[in-house]
Amino acid sequence: MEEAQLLDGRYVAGQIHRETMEAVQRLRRKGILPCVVFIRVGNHPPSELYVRMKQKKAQEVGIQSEVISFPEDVSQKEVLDNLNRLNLDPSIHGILVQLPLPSHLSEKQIALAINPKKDIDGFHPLNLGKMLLGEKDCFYPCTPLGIQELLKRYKIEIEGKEVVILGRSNIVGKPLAALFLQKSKYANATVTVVHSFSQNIKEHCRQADILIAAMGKARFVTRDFVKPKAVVVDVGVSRIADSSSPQGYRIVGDVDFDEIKKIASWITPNPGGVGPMTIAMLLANTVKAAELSQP
Ligand SMILES: NC(=O)C1=CN([C@@H]2O[C@H](COP(=O)(O)OP(=O)(O)OC[C@H]3O[C@@H](n4cnc5c(N)ncnc54)[C@H](OP(=O)(O)O)[C@@H]3O)[C@@H](O)[C@H]2O)C=CC1
Ligand SMILES: Nc1nc(=O)c2c([nH]1)NC[C@@H]1CN(c3ccc(C(=O)N[C@@H](CCC(=O)O)C(=O)O)cc3)C=[N+]21
Ligand SMILES: [Mg+2]
Repeated sequence: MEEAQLLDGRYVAGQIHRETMEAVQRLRRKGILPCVVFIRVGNHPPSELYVRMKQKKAQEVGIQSEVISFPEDVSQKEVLDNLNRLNLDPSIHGILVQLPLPSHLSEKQIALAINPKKDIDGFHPLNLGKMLLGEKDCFYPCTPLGIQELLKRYKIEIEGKEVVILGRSNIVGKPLAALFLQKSKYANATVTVVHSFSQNIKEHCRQADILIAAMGKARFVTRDFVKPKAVVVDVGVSRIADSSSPQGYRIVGDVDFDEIKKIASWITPNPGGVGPMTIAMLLANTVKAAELSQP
């Protein structure tokens, strides 16, 4: 039997970064220098890595960036005061507060405190509400947007398909369901969302033309969850200790890639699938914020 084709997120993200770079050059000719600020709290090695990756890509496409690192015990007030300052600074177009945050900080309050026009993550309730309504002058969360864009660039039809999403978080599962439900060409799907209270998860998954796993459970999706010729997207990131790797760990997705590639029609590698797309959409959103910032 033929093997699944790869939805190569690293490759498509590279294309998007080149488009973003051109948009940055157009803005620079108008005297606008796109600038993003990343805020990080505490010592959390994966977050430090992700912020470094975002910064490196920003630099490659010509977007200015700055990182503010707070100690683990920073107060809510200190973070909010800084957000207020950045909200008012016209030279800053995008603000991202890297998650997760220590438990004494309120993610909800912090998302609310970011100027919605600078909320490149699309986590502010105003942006989430606008997305639900299908409006365009706002920011959509980067991982859902990246998944939609990846499928679009491989000309994978979403319209009329059975899409099953594993996971209902506010940053991946829920906004992805809203996006694929939209009345538009790259959506119009029939969407099912399953979570830890769901029954018959396997049976739901087997119905999927497009199966998207965003649980953070290593290799949860095995062969018996997947309909032959389905499209399978693996969002999950689990770090598994691995002494043979230079970092001492390796990344394992929610999907048993080696098994599923034998039955799916398309599959994302992981790493190299959804992750790079998330970063590409983040920088695309930063350029959008800079464009919309003009009077
Ligand atoms: N590549 C990328 O760009 C990104 C990757 N990620 C990764 O994706 C994964 C998901 O992230 P995020 O959405 O923030 O995670 P959360 O932990 O916030 O959400 C996980 C979701 O999966 C559900 N779930 C967990 N275990 C099960 C189970 N055994 N059966 C059914 N449902 C289950 C949970 O259900 P319930 O709601 O009932 O608890 C929850 O809805 C993580 O591994 C994360 O690292 C996240 C963002 C971006
Ligand atoms: N405010 C905020 N916005 C986010 O968008 C956000 C966040 N907080 N917190 C954490 C999650 C996770 N996330 C990833 C982005 C890129 C990769 C990525 O590029 N991963 C590489 C592998 C990198 C590695 O080696 O670990 C890949 O998939 O190929 C992964 C995960 C964004 N998140
Ligand atoms: Mg989470």
